[in-house]
Amino acid sequence: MKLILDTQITPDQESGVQTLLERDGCISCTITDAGQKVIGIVKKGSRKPEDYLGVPGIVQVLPVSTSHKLVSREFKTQDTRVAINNVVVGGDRIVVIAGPCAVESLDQAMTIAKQVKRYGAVLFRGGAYKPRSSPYSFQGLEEEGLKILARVREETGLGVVTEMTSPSQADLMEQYVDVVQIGARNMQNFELLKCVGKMKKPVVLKRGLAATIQEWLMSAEYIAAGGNTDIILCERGIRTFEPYTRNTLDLSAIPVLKKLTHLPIVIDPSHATGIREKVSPMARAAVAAGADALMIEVHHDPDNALSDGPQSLYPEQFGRLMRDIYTIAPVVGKQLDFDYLKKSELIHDLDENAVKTAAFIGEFGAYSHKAALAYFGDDITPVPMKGFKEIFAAVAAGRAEYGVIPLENSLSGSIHENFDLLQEYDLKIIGEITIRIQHALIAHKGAVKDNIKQVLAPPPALTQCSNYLDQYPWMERIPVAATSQAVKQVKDSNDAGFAAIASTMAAKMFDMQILDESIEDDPRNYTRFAVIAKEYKGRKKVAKTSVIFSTGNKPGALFEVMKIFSKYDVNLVKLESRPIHGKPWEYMFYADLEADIEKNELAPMRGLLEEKTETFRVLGRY
Ligand SMILES: O=C(O)C(=O)C[C@]1(C(=O)O)C=C[C@@H](O)C=C1
Repeated sequence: MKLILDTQITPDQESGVQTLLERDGCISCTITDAGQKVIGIVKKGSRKPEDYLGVPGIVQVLPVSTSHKLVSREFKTQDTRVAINNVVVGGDRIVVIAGPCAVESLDQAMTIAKQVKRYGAVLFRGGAYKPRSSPYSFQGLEEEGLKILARVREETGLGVVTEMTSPSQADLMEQYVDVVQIGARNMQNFELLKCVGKMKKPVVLKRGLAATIQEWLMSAEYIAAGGNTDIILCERGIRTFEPYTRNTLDLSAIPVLKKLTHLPIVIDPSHATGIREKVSPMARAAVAAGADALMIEVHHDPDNALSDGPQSLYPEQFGRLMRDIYTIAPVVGKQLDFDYLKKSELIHDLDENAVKTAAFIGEFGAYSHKAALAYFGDDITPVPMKGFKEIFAAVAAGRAEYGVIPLENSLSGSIHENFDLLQEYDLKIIGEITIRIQHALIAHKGAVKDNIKQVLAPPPALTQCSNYLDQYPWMERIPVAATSQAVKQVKDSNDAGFAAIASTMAAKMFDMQILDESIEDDPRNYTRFAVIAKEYKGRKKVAKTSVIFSTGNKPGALFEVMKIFSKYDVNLVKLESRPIHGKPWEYMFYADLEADIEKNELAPMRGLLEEKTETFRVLGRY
């Protein structure tokens, strides 16, 4: 059973509820879910559920029917995000944990940590206490191994994950590591589960070799019941009759768990398959199936590894896998972020009082909101704005640290207004992010397509769905600023004759009905967003430079500029022309170059560009 508290509950009423529960002999846990305070009763007292309804401060009493309570989706509807230093497991960004099976020496751990970090891993794994099938196999460096892990964290900034095999190791774990892992063989070691339930470290709970999903969730419940809800479930393969792989990776556990629990899920394809060449295909499949994180074994010298060498990837193989995941993740609405740690460090380094906000267009639930979350994760607060100009003005005035603006879409083309605003404001592009756009037709509950008179959406979204809309000629297309704003307007109208085009996330946020999903004309519908700020902060590897320039209206002027890029072998990935305000038929050109224009060897190119153009400005290096 769960009790939903009034959003206006007073502190006195709340402590009255707690005293009542204690008096009734209940065991309970309070959380915030979807903006509401909820008390989960895990052990019922003498009172019947309906008797709580008259208690001041309690607005609703709902049953939790599953045997797992605190970790169930019925108890908490929103996904849990487990924060490990600056890394969040369970958000829009895919988290990759990588490292050797066992810590063998400082040199080995440090070498691998630096390599996996370079390829985009954000947490380091390595065993110090190794539960092995044979008592004669390497058992781990124990406390020495934990000290090495702490050194790795100090030098690389990667949070460290290691297995805990006995409650007696709790103090050492608290001292040296960031995440404790409960291994498959210990999934039902209840004393160990109770112990980590009281610890102040996130826990990776591996599924037992022959455990059902229900048994696994009950083990998670043990940890949560102790007070620690920072749990990440790890599928690492189950024992079946199939000998071709070490275990059978149960990827169907992902959608099953997503329904049953709010906890994030990490997939360990290394232990599941036990064979190097099978690891990457299963890792790719795990991301496609909706995993929040991956745990991959990597070793720089697997032939001489002290444990699990045959399933460890070579660092270069790991690098290739990361590139594949980078491409797959947006298809399922997630993001692998190669700059994850740098961005988080930068934001956390900012002065405590600095604004840490990212302005975006529309209401919450807009694609721009999603892009802001995908780029910054939970490090920043997204702030909705009415229009693009307001975003630029807020960033220029320092009211928002960053702005996230769409620049172009693979189906509908460029968002010209933003190119013009880049020209107008003296701001910098500091990053970019591309997300997949999947539209839905959204209306009031009970609405039917035959009666929809008007469809509200921003012009790019209307273009992206034009074939779909052509099927319903009676629906008038009404342009608005953003998709989520369209949903809000439809909602506020209380009229079943209006519909909006927006994401399913927006439909859920506004509690509206989805009439049709995936209505974009082509599933390869991606929008590229730029992240703008007043200035660059921190140092980053620069892959792209955006520039704007004007050439004057004379024959061959643009050709002269293009020749310069060609001479220096610089690839142009975008060229857009925009009219110059107040100068009819004269144009500014916006270009994206696959190069860092500030590199020493490109200094002559920049000199030539400045000479051959009338105006030249670097908009951003990122
Ligand atoms: O309307 C939103 O949700 C936005 O974030 C804006 C916007 C855009 O203007 O391009 C962003 C992505 C989609 O292409 C459709 C709409």
